[in-house]
Amino acid sequence: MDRYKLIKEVGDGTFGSVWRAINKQTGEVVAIKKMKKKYYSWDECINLREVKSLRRMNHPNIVKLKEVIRENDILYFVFEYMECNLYQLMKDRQKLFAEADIRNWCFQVFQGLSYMHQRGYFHRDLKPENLLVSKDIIKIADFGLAREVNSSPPFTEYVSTRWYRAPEVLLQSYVYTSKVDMWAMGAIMAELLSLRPIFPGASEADEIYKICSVIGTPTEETWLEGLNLANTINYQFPQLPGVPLSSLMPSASEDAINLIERLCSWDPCSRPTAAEVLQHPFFQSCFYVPPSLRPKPSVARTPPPVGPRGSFEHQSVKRHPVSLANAKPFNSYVSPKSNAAFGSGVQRKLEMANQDGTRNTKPVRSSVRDSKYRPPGKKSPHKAAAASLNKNRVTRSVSETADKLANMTIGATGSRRHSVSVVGQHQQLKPPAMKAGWVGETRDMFLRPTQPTTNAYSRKVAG
Ligand SMILES: Nc1ncnc2c1ncn2[C@@H]1O[C@H](COP(=O)(O)OP(=O)(O)OP(=O)(O)O)[C@@H](O)[C@H]1O
Repeated sequence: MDRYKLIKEVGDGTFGSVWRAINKQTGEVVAIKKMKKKYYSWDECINLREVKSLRRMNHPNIVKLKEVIRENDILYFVFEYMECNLYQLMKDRQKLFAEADIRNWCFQVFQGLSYMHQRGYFHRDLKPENLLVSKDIIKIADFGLAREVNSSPPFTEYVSTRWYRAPEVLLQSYVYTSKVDMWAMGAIMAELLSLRPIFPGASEADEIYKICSVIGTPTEETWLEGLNLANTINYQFPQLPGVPLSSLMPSASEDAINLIERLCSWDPCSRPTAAEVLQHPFFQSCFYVPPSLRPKPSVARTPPPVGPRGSFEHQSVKRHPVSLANAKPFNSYVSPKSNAAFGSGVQRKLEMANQDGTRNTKPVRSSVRDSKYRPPGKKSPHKAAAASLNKNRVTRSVSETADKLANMTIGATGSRRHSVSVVGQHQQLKPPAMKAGWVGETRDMFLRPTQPTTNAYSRKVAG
C-alpha cells in the first residue's frame, strides 16, 4: 500500500470503505476499497466473489479491478476511479434528466449486463449506488454478490437491496436467474425517469405491496409460478389493480415506459434478456461498438465511449447494429397495461417499522426530496455511497475467452503483504471451489403485509 496515497473517503459500504487514492509512481487516480473484515490468508481472499467474478470481467461498462493487496491482514481492492454514482447524481437533483442521457446510461449498463450474463454471471445487487459514472461513461460496480448463472440453486445466502429486489427473490424462490438484474434495471430506469424510487418498500412485505400497487397483483396469466411460490410460504398478495406507469413518469416516452413494463414483469421469463433489451425501440438511436473495434488506450482510465455520444465521438469506429442470435424482436411487444383504467395512484406507508431485521433500516421519508432518496440499507444519511448488503463472492468462468481476459497474477511481497494484479498480467489463478457465505436476512417478518397510508406517487415530480 506504500505505493498509494489515500486522498479522501468516497464511499462507505457494508463491507468496505472506498477511498480516492493516487498511485505515487504513476500518478494514476484509483479507488481503493478497504475491506472491513480481516483476511488471514490469501486463500480466503481469492475465494471472494468480488475477486473471482471481477477478475474475469473486461468490459468498458464494468468497473475494472486493477489490483488486490493484502497487507497486515487487511484486504484492499484497487479499482479504476469513477467520479460518482447514480444515486449521488439523483439525490439532490431538482430537474428531471433528459431522456437521452438516461438512454445513454442504460444502454451502456445493458451492454455491461449482456456481457456479464453471457459469460455466466449475474450481479444480484444492481442499484443506483452500484452504477458508477464518470462523464458520459457508466460502469457496473460492486460484485460482492455476483453469482454464476450456472451455479446450482438453492441460492440461500443472497439478500439484495430491497427496493430493487425482484419478486421471485422476495417470495423466497431458491431458483432465480440473471432476470433479477433485469428487474433491478427496470426499477432503476423508472427512478432515473422520475427521480423517485418506484418500489420504495419499507419492509419485504411492504416491498411486495408497493410492487402490486404499481404493476397490479399477479394473476395465473401473468405469474402462475409466483402464485405457487406465495402459496408455499402461505403469503397472500394484496389485491391491487396497479397504475399506468405513464402516470408515475408523465414525461417519459412510450418506448421508455414499454421497456420498464417489460423489465418489471412479475414473471422472470417475461422479462427480456439484456441482449434483447439492446434491441428495444427505446435504444433505436443507440448503436453498439463491439469490443474488438474499440480503441484500446494504454492507460484505460477513461474507457472508449459506448453509446450514442461515444459512438459519434469515435467516428473512425464502424457503426455496428446489435446483432444477437437469440434476441427476440421488440416490435412484437404490445403495451401490456391492461390496468390503465385503474390509474388512481399508488399508496404507500410512510411510517413503516423496520421489519427487515439486520438490514435496510432506513424508513421511507415523506417529503418529496427525502422520499426520493434514502435507499434502504444506508447507514448514514450523510454517506451517500453507503449501502446495504453482503459482499464478497464468487464465480466460475464459462468460456475460455473469459480466462484469457482474466489475466491475474499473485505477487507475494513478503509474508504479510501480497498483491494480485489484475491488469496486464499473464499468470492465472486456478479458480477455486465456489465459496458461498453470507448472512441471511430476517425472514420471520416477511409475511406481514403492511398497510399503506399515503399516496406518494400521486405527487408530481418537479420537472
Ligand atoms: N471504482 C470506484 N470509484 C469511485 N467510487 C467508488 C468506486 N467503487 C465504489 N465507489 C464508491 O463507494 C461506494 C461503496 O462501494 P461498494 O458498493 O463497492 O462497497 P460495499 O461495501 O460493497 O457497499 P454496499 O454496502 O453497497 O454493499 C459506492 O457506492 C461508490 O460510491
